[in-house]
Amino acid sequence: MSFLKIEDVHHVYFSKDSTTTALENISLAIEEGEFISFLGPSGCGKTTLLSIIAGLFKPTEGKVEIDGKLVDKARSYIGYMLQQDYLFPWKTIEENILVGLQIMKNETEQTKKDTLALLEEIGLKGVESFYPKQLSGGMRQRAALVRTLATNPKILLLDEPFSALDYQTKLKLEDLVQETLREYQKTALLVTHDIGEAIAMSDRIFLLSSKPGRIAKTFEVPTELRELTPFNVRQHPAYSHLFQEIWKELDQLEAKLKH
Ligand SMILES: Nc1ncnc2c1ncn2[C@@H]1O[C@H](COP(=O)(O)OP(=O)(O)OP(=O)(O)O)[C@@H](O)[C@H]1O
Repeated sequence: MSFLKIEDVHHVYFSKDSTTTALENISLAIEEGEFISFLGPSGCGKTTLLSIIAGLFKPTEGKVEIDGKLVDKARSYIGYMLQQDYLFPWKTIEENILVGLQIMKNETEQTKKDTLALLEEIGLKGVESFYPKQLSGGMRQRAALVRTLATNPKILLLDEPFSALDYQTKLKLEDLVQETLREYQKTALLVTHDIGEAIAMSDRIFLLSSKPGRIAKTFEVPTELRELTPFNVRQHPAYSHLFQEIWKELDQLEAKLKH
């Protein structure tokens, strides 16, 4: 049985004067510990799909199951990380990273110790009493990652978490996030517009077509790349080969939209 099962998901947005089919016939099976990326033209339904997997709303048709259980509302075992860090500006970093544990009424000596240890592991020791505005964008995203991992989610949904960062910070954070997720053997789904990032981080990549959003193609990232850090993946010849393959497919999907 697969860890995450998406079965015949179809989603339509209805408004007063328009109907938009955002997703059509989405069926996927993802194994525990896999790192998956979703790529596609703007508006192909990537965020809609992630929101449905997060249980933020129900699809018009179809269903999502995680670990054999139907996802019908937001659950604490689903971690969500977005482009913006959404740290509370009036709370210190320590207070921010403990918020999830408090909401779940699971703040014990041990969970607090583990969360602070994770903050140290991710290179943020010493900033516990700082406020978010005192940190750089990359540091804030690292703190947001600690907050997401603090509640020990079974699966992480990452909606363009690196896109607001400068290029160098983004590359460093990709390495750190992948190392951390591998260490804790988390299943992760990443939405990105960056082909390089998808190849560097993932085991598999799903390319979505637009209007309506469907799975157009699946790419397996070669095993030799999966053993490398995201930064080193980018130096490997197999990376350029896969980049070009995905680029061509994406280009064709975007060209179809113009006709
Ligand atoms: N709340 C909504 N009401 C109506 N239509 C919506 C709503 N949210 C999204 N849509 C439409 O559904 C389609 C998919 O949107 P979605 O945001 O999921 O795409 P996306 O691939 O994440 O886009 P982007 O890459 O630009 O962030 C688009 O055509 C969008 O206009």
